[in-house]
Amino acid sequence: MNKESKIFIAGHRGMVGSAIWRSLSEKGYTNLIGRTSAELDLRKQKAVSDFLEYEKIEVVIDAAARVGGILANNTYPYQFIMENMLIQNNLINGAFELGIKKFIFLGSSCIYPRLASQPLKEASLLTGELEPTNEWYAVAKISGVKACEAIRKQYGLDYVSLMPTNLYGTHDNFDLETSHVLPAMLRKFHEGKINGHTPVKLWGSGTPMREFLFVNDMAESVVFALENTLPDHLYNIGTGVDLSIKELAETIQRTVGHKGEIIWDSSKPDGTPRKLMDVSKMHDLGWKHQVDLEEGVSKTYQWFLKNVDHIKKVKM
Ligand SMILES: NC(=O)c1ccc[n+]([C@@H]2O[C@H](COP(=O)([O-])OP(=O)(O)OC[C@H]3O[C@@H](n4cnc5c(N)ncnc54)[C@H](OP(=O)(O)O)[C@@H]3O)[C@@H](O)[C@H]2O)c1
Ligand SMILES: C[C@@H]1O[C@H](OP(=O)(O)OP(=O)(O)OC[C@H]2O[C@@H](n3cnc4c(=O)[nH]c(N)nc43)[C@H](O)[C@@H]2O)[C@@H](O)[C@H](O)[C@@H]1O
Repeated sequence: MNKESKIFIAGHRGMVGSAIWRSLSEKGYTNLIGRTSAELDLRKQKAVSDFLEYEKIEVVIDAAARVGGILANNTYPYQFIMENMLIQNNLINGAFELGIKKFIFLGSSCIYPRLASQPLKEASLLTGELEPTNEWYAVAKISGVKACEAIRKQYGLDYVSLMPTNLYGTHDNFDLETSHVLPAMLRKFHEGKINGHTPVKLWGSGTPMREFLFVNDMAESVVFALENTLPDHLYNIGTGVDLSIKELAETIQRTVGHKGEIIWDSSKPDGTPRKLMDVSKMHDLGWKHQVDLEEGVSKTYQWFLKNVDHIKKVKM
């Protein structure tokens, strides 16, 4: 990839988009373009097409989406299906119609069936029923994967989909209603600690298994897909290692130094029992994560402490 290529990072202020931006800047890419949702609402088809054409964008990295944890997904199904379809359709079709040759689409591990055999292989797509707490978001993401696959199959363009496992890191959303589990736990244990080690209430049973990837590693996988023409259309991105939500809670409690009790709130959903990624396809091509969970949680907590007064809180 030419370092002067004009690359649009959709969602460049988000957790993933900002990590991609930092990584590409460090590697000497000089022509990165970003727009906030206030500047360019990606749900608006004409605005997106006009922007791509006017800016003469050469590559699109789609890290823009309506994103949230289990409760947000379960509470706002229409926003999760419709906003994501609008954003990705406008970007994918807008790019295709302008002849943009390279497109990197980010989906999610929840595209795979709830009870698919573990670890989840790319070939498990569309072989069974989805997890009900996030099927709306998953259907949108599946349609994005299929649109990119169709363009690749029919027109031979390098449109590729990366399916990240659960991500975390700097610039995450720490709002307790809309966030994912890892930032929620960091905040809850931190607040419990500074309030005198008060009990912390966590959701569900603690038994579901999850895999977590540090956002800088996710960004490196996008750079890898940018700099190489990958031979297939769909790749899982993760560590290939998972742990229970209870074990995650213990790890975060230790990192934060909270000494109080943990209460499990069974009125909140568990979600899918397990979604461990088979990452052998990306490993075979040469990408592998670098940051393990302990190190990533520690880095994220350090960032949280420095930014606690202005952390991101995404409202629906
Ligand atoms: N976080 C995870 O655990 C996880 C796991 C798997 C996959 N992913 C995928 O990774 C990608 C990035 O997620 P993230 O965690 O970085 O999310 P994030 O921090 O919430 O960032 C999403 C970005 O999308 C932008 N956006 C949303 N709606 C928009 C609209 N209508 N118009 C323009 N921009 C819009 C937002 O821009 P503004 O800030 O300007 O409003 C925001 O910066 C998404 O495709 C997501 O599905 C995330
Ligand atoms: C990566 C994303 O994963 C999402 O699924 P999913 O891992 O269940 O989403 P999370 O919200 O990260 O929740 C993971 C697990 O952590 C439990 N959990 C425990 N305490 C908390 C808490 O305080 N906050 C949160 N949020 N969870 C908590 C939650 O019940 C669930 O079993 C999907 O809904 C999205 O569509 C997307 O795919």
